[in-house]
Amino acid sequence: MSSEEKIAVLGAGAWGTALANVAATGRDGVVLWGHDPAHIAALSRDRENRAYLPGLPLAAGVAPHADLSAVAGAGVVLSVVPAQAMREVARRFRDILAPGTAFVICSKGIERGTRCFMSEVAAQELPQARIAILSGPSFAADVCRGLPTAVTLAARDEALAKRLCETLSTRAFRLYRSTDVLGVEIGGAAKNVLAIASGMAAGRALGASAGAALIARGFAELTRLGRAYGVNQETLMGLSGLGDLVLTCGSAQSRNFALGAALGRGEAPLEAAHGKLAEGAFTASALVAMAKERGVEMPIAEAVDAILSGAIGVDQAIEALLMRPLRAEA
Ligand SMILES: NC(=O)C1=CN([C@@H]2O[C@H](COP(=O)(O)OP(=O)(O)OC[C@H]3O[C@@H](n4cnc5c(N)ncnc54)[C@H](OP(=O)(O)O)[C@@H]3O)[C@@H](O)[C@H]2O)C=CC1
Ligand SMILES: O=C(CO)COP(=O)(O)O
Repeated sequence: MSSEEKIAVLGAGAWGTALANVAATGRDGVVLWGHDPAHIAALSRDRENRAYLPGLPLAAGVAPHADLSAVAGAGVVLSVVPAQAMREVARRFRDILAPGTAFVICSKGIERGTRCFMSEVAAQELPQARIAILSGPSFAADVCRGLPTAVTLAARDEALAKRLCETLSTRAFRLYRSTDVLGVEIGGAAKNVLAIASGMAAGRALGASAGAALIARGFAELTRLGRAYGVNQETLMGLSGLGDLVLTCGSAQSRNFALGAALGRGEAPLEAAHGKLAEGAFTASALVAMAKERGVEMPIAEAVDAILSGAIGVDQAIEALLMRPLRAEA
């Protein structure tokens, strides 16, 4: 993969725009595809994503497009649409992507209904693609501002992961490679659900000690789930697991945390997201069902799911968590 290789980004929201800017570091012709022609026209005119990243300029090398055909010929495609839209979008590009195209999933979530991980959705819809996943602590606005961070890029084929890391890394956006695709996906999907719980604790003013305890017990849940799926412990301890959990559970900049905080303050589940994408709200029920199927205890994730579905209130959930039988820490 050379710097001349064409890169396309699917999804013109906050993260898609930030990643297109990263890809356009020292490179021209990065296609930023979005499904809404009016939004793409505004992006081209303003050279700024005013809807999702106001005040941050689009890099000169980014070319916004609403036509599927603009993505043809790309050797690397970053998929950055909401997790629940991944299948539909991948299907739309089935006849556009060439065999061997690297399809890098940058969404964090599990498909409801099918309970598929994003890599499974992509493999089903794009059998010709080589699947990779990019995940880790990275707020779109931080990355767009050029603030430094490090994330994980995983592909089963290590040579592919290495080449993608070399292609997409910049000075401020450091990619570490892995072959543990599922381990990376589990971290990204679960941390969003757990961040809603952390937000709730903040919204209920439970204090910094409760916040730290929730991160540690949330990480224990994430680790148990990962173990049940046979993923590497190092992956869960790394950027896409613990790293992203700490970021998302500790910052009101996170939309998942903000949703939880609104719930904690007493807002109703259907209104608390305030129109923003909080992936954990869509993933919670699938995550809890998958854990139950495998006999994995995830009481914090279960509490989030029960609150979001309206089955219990925040105070009831806190009471239930505090009254759980005492047990060994592991
Ligand atoms: N924002 C961040 O800091 C980070 C986000 N992520 C992950 O990236 C993914 C995308 O998040 P983010 O960019 O922040 O979300 P945003 O809400 O900012 O943007 C989502 C974009 O996807 C578009 N979209 C929605 N449905 C479809 C569809 N069916 N087909 C095509 N496009 C669609 C939206 O268009 P419209 O405006 O028309 O709805 C919008 O442009 C999520 O899984 C998130 O967890 C990962 C790391 C960091
Ligand atoms: O995944 C993210 C940071 O790594 C973004 O988190 P939110 O989707 O909660 O804003």
